[in-house]
Order: sequence, then structure tokens, then C-alpha cells
Amino acid sequence: MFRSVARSAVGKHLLRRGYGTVSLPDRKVAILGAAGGIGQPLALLMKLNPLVSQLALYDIANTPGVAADVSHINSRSEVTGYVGEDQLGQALEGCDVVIIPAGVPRKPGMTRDDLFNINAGIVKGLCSAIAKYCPHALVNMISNPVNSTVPIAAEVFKKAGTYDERKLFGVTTLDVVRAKTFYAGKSKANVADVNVPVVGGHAGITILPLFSQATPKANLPEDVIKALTKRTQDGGTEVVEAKAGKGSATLSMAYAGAVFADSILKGLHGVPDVVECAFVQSTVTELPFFASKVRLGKNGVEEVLGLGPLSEYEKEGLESLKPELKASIEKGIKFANQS
Ligand SMILES: NC(=O)C1=CN([C@@H]2O[C@H](COP(=O)(O)OP(=O)(O)OC[C@H]3O[C@@H](n4cnc5c(N)ncnc54)[C@H](O)[C@@H]3O)[C@@H](O)[C@H]2O)C=CC1
Ligand SMILES: O=C([O-])CC(=O)C(=O)O
Repeated sequence: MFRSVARSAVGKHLLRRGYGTVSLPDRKVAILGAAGGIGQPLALLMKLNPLVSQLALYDIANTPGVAADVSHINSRSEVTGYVGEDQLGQALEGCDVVIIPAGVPRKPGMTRDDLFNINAGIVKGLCSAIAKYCPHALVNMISNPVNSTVPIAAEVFKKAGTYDERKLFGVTTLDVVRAKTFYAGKSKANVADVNVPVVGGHAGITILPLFSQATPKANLPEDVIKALTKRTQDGGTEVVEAKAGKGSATLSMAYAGAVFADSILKGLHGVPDVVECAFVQSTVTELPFFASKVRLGKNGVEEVLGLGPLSEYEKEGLESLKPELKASIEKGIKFANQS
């Protein structure tokens, strides 16, 4: 997964890997919520990423143990654990990338929006600290409801005078990961070769997989496309129900979060043509935030790419998702400005 590091990169560190000697820059990455269900496996995967030189693991509890454990792995980065609000500033100082999986997960019967009351406040507090201690960092928001937490983060940064729309991302990679897996299953394509853009937001019908643009082409019948769409939209709920009260997706999310962070780091590193779907500030539709393909570069978002040609079914899906996504965005903005 992490092999395609550009050989021409500048930097201080020389690493000898299987494919020769490459130089890599110093990059500090923090995970906020690092002792949680997503945070722990994500810490493990980020420890394996050669583009990271310092890995800061922050949580309100239990990070010393997680950090001690992960730090014994013989890979490049230095790992430090930070626990409690007193240490949040140190965790964030000098960060290039901050990944946020802090907050409560769903239980069966809940929607992602049901998490708003608790997670909105958590995200707001963490983003205020980011604005203070690492205002130039790229922020990868995992905490749900992403459709609202990203607008909250944007408002907090605007108030602090640090907002840069190129540097704030709602992580929707798990929707892409699921769409690829489910499509490969039905089309019998090699899953490693499959690509499926997923646009919109990250909750229920706001998740809109564009199977008409999936590659390799498979010409699946309409009823199969509809079933694949529904399964992708309900992927999170499928896991919540299977876990039966013990939380939501953690391992597949850690994988998706690590894939997305790796792309962010590659973009920072100057690797060309790094494209991921993400929920960002957007003019692709009339909504102020929207997930679509994004080209990543040295400052974060280099270009928000358009939707491309949609099938009639996808056009309908796009119109149906807009009211819910709009309301979730507005709820986030209102929360950030009233409290
Ligand atoms: N974007 C996406 O695709 C996905 C998002 N999620 C979301 O990710 C979030 C985390 O999920 P899990 O890791 O399963 O939950 P978890 O409960 O296992 O872990 C959350 C961690 O956050 C920590 N935390 C709480 N308040 C904090 C604060 N103020 N500062 C730092 N850390 C704090 C907790 O101590 C805990 O260790 C949930 O909101 C969940 O809905 C989950 C899966 C996919
Ligand atoms: O469904 C949830 O609550 C967690 C999540 O966002 C996902 O798995 O896509």
C-alpha cells in the first residue's frame, strides 16, 4: 500500500528500503481519539507509513499504553502519546496532518445525526486547539456526522482567522472502499483493479456511488446497480447491526483513513496526480460542501473535480440527497456560531 513513494523527493532522512535509497521529508501526523476503536488500528497503519516522521497519539485516556505498544514497531516514525487536554497543545504543535476519529460511535437504531449532540462539541473543541497550535495543518475529519462536523470545523477555523478551504477534508474513503468491494463481487472484476467514485456526503442517501463510471466496465443490470447503491449507502449500518451494540466500523475505517492520509501525504510530498474522493468546500453543486473527486497537492486540495456524466438513476439520487445534506451542513454551521 505504501510502496509508491517518489524517489526524487527532497528531505533530510535517507531510508534504505527494498527498492533502494530514497530521501523523505519530516512530517508530523497527529491522531486525535487515538485510543479508540478506529484510533488504535489507524495508529498502527500510520506507524507503517514511511512518509511520517513523527506520530502523535492523543486521547482523553489510555494513549500512553497505545503509544508504548505502537512505538516498538521498527518503522521510521517516532511515536509519542499525549493524554488529557493539558497535553493537546504539545500533541498538535508542528503538525502537518491531523486525523480526527474522536467521538462516540453509533449503536443499532441510531442515525449518524444522533451522534451530533456529543460529537459536535468534541470536534469544536479539538478544532479550536488546531487553530491555535497548528493552524496550517491539513485536517482529515472522520468523526460523525461528517456532513455536519466538517462545516463545524470550517466555522471554527473561520472565527480563528485560520480557515483555508484547501486544508479541510471529510473522510469518505470508506464509502469508496465499500463500493469497490461490492462492485468487484458482482462484476467478478479483480478488486485491486476496480475504481468507483462516490460523491455527495457521508450518511444514508447522501452517499451516492457513481457505478455508471465504475471501471472495469461491467454493464450490470439496473436492479443490480440499485442493490449495490443501497448496500453502499447502508454499509455503515450493516456493520453497526453486526456488531450489535459494540460500535461501528473500526478496522475497515482505519484502513480507509490510512489510505486517505497516505494520499494526503503523497500530495504534500509532490507526487503528481493523486486523486481521492473527499467531502470538501465545493462549487460542484449549489451546496457549500460536497464530496467528489479531489486532486491533492502540496497545499491540500489542488482542484475539486466535477461529477462527470451521470446516469438517470444517479441524477435522481443527486437531487434526492440535496435537502438532507443541506440541512446537515446548516445544522453544523448554526451550532458552531451559537455556542
Ligand atoms: N467517516 C467515516 O467513514 C467513519 C466515521 N466513524 C466515526 O468515528 C468516530 C469514532 O469511532 P470509534 O473509534 O469507533 O469510537 P470509539 O468510542 O471506539 O473511540 C473514540 C475515541 O475518541 C476519544 N475521545 C472522546 N472525546 C475526545 C476528545 N475530546 N478528545 C480526544 N479524544 C476523544 C474516546 O476516548 C475514544 O478513545 C465516531 O464518531 C464514528 O461514528 C466511524 C466509522 C466510519
Ligand atoms: O455507520 C457508522 O456509524 C460509521 C460510519 O460512518 C461508517 O461505517 O460508514
